[in-house]
Amino acid sequence: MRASSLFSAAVLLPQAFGQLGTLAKAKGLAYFGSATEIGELTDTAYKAIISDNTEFGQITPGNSQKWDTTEPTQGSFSFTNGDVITALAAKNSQLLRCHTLVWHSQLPSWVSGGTWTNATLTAVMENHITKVMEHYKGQCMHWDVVNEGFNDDGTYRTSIFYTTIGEAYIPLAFKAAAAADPAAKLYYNDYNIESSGAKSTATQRLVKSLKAQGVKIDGVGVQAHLIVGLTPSLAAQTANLEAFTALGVEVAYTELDIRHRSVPASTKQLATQANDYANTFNACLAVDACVGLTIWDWTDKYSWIPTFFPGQGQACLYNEDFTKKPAYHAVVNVLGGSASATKAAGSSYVEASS
Ligand SMILES: O[C@@H]1[C@@H](O)[C@H](O[C@@H]2CO[C@@H](O[C@@H]3CO[C@@H](O[C@@H]4CO[C@@H](O)[C@H](O)[C@H]4O)[C@H](O)[C@H]3O)[C@H](O)[C@H]2O)OC[C@H]1O
Repeated sequence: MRASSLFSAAVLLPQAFGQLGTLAKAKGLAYFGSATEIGELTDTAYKAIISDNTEFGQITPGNSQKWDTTEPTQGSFSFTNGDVITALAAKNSQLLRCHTLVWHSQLPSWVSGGTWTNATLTAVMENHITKVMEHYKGQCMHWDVVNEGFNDDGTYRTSIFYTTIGEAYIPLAFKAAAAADPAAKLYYNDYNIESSGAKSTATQRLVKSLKAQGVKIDGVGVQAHLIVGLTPSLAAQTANLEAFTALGVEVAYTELDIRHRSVPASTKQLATQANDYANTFNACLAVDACVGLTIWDWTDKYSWIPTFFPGQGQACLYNEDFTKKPAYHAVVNVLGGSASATKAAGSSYVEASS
């Protein structure tokens, strides 16, 4: 059991009672946080809530540190957008998860459509990692070094990196990352690794292989873009996290959202979603080396889901109008708070009827 979970949050932190970030820390997690992006920060009501470090003790830039933003043309780096998010974290004393260095998606065409040899693409990849990490050196608690390297069947995903460099692109990326910012924790991050299966097994193989080669890897990021009613059980999620931590790495839920496959959701579906969120939080709390959870934005107003999965949505803890869902209250409960105290302490936030 985590040492700090022996104490009640109500006893330790009465003034912040009911706030998710504060409650998560009182339960022994390093953080609870959310993705955010610069466009959203022009919404003053949104900005006030994401800036509340008792609610969100950590933030992740949803897009601003991706390759197409940071190195849109070869050798020409732009940190303008990412710096807005890192400055927000610093101003609000929030931890920062940095996302992401090597990914098949959101690549500029000069990378994805370039003509490369193993040597030239390796040099380009290493230079990208080095320059981006050096810029943010000392600011990133975690870096998602490689994102989504596997297919669901556990084979390597075809990407410009895999087809040009082969499996070696992953250890090469982690080595470059370790050299660029030795203090940052280095993560492999993927989806559909929330329970056992071919992709989770492949990820475990990767961790073992990196460790056997003496390559630094500190954590596995379990994205957890889940579906209401189809999320793995608490036991399945816990066993899966433990399979990773048994290999000597920490784990984190890095992009949690739980979407309804059709919207608007019924009262019953919202209750199922609340139960699903509770299971994932409970799984993290059950595993000592599960360090935290990040939701992939906190309000349906800015969720990526409806754009990528048309017809689906309402995946976040807060509704579009910033009222709280049953899932929010379920999370408060799991983290040892109480709904009535949440309402009293969170007076600037409006309650949804559920
Ligand atoms: O503004 C948005 C960003 O928010 C967005 O961020 C990425 C979202 O998630 C990560 O990549 C996606 C993970 O989910 C995959 O689909 C899964 C397919 O299998 C299903 O079972 C599962 O439920 C789904 O989640 C997507 O294909 C991936 O793209 C990625 O790490 C984030 O950076 O990126 C696009 C921006 O426009």
